[in-house]
Amino acid sequence: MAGEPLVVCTDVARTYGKGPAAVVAVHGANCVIAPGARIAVVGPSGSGKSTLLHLLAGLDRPTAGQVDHPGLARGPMARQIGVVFQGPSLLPPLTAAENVSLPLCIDGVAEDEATARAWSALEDLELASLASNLPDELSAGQAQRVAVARVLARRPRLILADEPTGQLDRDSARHVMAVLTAASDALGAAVLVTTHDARVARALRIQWYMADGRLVQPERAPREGETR
Ligand SMILES: Nc1ncnc2c1ncn2[C@@H]1O[C@H](COP(=O)(O)OP(=O)(O)OP(=O)(O)O)[C@@H](O)[C@H]1O
Repeated sequence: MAGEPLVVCTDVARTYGKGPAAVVAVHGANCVIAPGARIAVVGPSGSGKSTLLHLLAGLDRPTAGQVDHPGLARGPMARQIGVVFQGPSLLPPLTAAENVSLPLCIDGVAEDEATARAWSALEDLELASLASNLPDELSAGQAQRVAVARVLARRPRLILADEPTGQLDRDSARHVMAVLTAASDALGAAVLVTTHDARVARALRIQWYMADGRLVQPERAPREGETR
């Protein structure tokens, strides 16, 4: 298990609807996510990035082909795969800190430790001063960064982030990407980020492209000293 790919996609397709109204959002995708890999999936709106990310996360089932997670331990995938969703995902009645600590408590982490990990993740994202705010007291960009903190606090082995910089200005986007790559270093986690912004994609070593549901992975020779 250790060292095995976290995700293997084989001829994966996802079609929404049936008959003449059917939309093929992902066509025959083949890809592998190795432990510790850092991948950007770049493509325009509607190209199938979110659909692919949900399939990789096991949140959606392909209509053809197969998605396997050979490198994950048996047990709940949610503890090993952290997903940053594209839209609003914070629980409205809970503060930012409570939104980050709740999944840890559900995982069985003691309340004191869950609170400490939540604060630490919020500090990493420069959100400590907003920890007591409710989601409707946050800007869209701040809420998006709380959602990133919530995933990082859980220390997953695979982080799948759907346009995590979509609501952010350039400096905040750069900061979030730096935090994600630092977390990947610290946790040894693989990171896959979808984005329509080529500048955001350049923060990650591997770039895959989506166009009209087709996943393209350009070949590139590794630079000296690169292992993944
Ligand atoms: N639940 C759904 N039912 C029907 N069609 C859908 C559904 N979700 C997505 N689609 C369609 O599938 C295609 C791919 O959508 P998807 O959201 O995966 O693209 P995306 O690249 O993530 O777009 P964006 O960058 O705008 O989020 C689009 O044509 C979209 O309209």
